[in-house]
Amino acid sequence: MTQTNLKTLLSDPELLNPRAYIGGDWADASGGGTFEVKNPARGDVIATVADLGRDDVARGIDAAYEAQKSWAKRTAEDRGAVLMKWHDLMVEHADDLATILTAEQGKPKAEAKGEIMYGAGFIKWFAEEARRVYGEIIPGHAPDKRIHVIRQPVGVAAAITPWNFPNAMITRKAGPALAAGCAFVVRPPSLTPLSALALGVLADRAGMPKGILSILPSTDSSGIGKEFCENEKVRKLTFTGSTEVGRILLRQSADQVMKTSMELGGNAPFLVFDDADLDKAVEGAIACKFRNAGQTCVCANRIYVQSGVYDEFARKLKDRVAQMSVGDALEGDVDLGPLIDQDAVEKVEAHIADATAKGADIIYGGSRHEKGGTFFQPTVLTGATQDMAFATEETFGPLAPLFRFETEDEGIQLANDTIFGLASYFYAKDYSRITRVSEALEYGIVGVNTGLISTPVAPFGGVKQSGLGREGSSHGIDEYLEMKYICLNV
Ligand SMILES: NC(=O)C1=CN([C@@H]2O[C@H](COP(=O)(O)OP(=O)(O)OC[C@H]3O[C@@H](n4cnc5c(N)ncnc54)[C@H](OP(=O)(O)O)[C@@H]3O)[C@@H](O)[C@H]2O)C=CC1
Ligand SMILES: O=C(O)[C@H](O)CS(=O)(=O)O
Repeated sequence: MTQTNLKTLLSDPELLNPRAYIGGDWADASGGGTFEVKNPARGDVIATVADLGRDDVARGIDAAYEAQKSWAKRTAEDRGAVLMKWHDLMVEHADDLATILTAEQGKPKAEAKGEIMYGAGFIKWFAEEARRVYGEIIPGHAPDKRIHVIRQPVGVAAAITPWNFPNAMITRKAGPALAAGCAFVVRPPSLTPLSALALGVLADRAGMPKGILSILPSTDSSGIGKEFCENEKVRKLTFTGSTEVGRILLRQSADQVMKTSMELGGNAPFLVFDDADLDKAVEGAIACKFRNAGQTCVCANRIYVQSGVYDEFARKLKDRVAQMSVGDALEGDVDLGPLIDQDAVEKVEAHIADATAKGADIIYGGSRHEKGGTFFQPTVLTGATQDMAFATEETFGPLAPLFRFETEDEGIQLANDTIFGLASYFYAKDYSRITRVSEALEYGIVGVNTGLISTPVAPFGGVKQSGLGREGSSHGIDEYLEMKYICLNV
């Protein structure tokens, strides 16, 4: 097994920090616990990180509660200036941050660098949005009444994030929370905590006031989740991850009637109509399906192709997938890195076995990659049908099942046949069709003639069981604000 000496790969080795960031201080777990972080491409241990208990996390929440009021009293411009400094440091250290991200998560370096810039984009966007938290003056309901409406920070915001975007899923929450005047505590995923801790190093250097930010690694995901939901000093919970865990957190946070944001699972349809530009549709499918080896909640999970272009699209897609390289992104440029763990590999295998047992054909890939470990071949299936597992379950891997449909109405009906509603995509040229289909798809996000929709400037989020609330855009800061109506008797 190749050993990853991560510090030697960094220009600034201080960014690899295994200690917890509690209330602005670097600390070990009070119980002395630690856990190992592995490189999914090689299976070797790249760091041993502080494993916090609920008592340590409670200290971070206490520090946040104490520091938040003075942070909120600072001007929006002042808070924005600290965030912009943090952004600038992320950009300055983007290569190192990308190396750390690839080492712990496995994605190709180009994608990791893209995530770092995407993540920094949220900090910049909300540094600017801080000064646009406007209020209202409403004409009074009586001659002696004046109505003022102001928007104030919720208080302490707690975040739980997933392993597939270890940088951007934190900044997508920390940016608006801190810009609004909240304090922010986050438990990063136990598989990929290093990117989060590196953000803590840079926050320190940016002059983030003590207590305002805590990064709290722990393998006790359930216990820390309960602390976030039960601690009365926490007034906001924001979560990105599976719908299954989102349901647990919603139940737990209900006791405190906590303000929540939920970015949950998806099952994205990708429709190709007979008037589509097939070459562009193939490129869109490649970008959408195989980004992060298919491990994103906005990846195409079901590809529906209208009958008249089905065979040509399948051939083109197969030929394009055959050009994709698979490998260890720390050793060179690759198109696909490893899956995060063996469970992920087994889920892809189960979906392929289920589909072929029900009549699907493998036209490319279909098996673990010869590199072993958690590497998997990019895979294309034809003959997919709605009774197959991936029609209702998210594969979260490099598997592209092609379904056939006849009419526009049938395509829309099949695309909407899911409890999820996060992202959807379609390729067509006819303007009327584009309008009809965009309006008919029951999703929070619709990509038209594009397979990539992620940007800080747009409202990202799902409907149905894909979540609650929006992240990014001017709407994203609303999740961290409370509206107050002041009735003045004059
Ligand atoms: N809508 C969106 O934007 C996104 C959705 N997802 C969805 O998440 C799934 C894949 O990501 P994955 O990380 O496996 O999702 P999980 O929901 O399993 O984990 C997400 C985070 O929640 C933590 N967690 C797990 N169980 C609990 C619990 N009982 N209480 C509190 N926290 C808990 C995990 O901790 P630990 O580290 O210990 O596992 C991790 O940090 C897919 O379904 C994908 O669609 C993923 C990313 C973005
Ligand atoms: O921002 C994105 O591209 C998605 O949020 C990625 S994921 O973490 O939601 O899957």
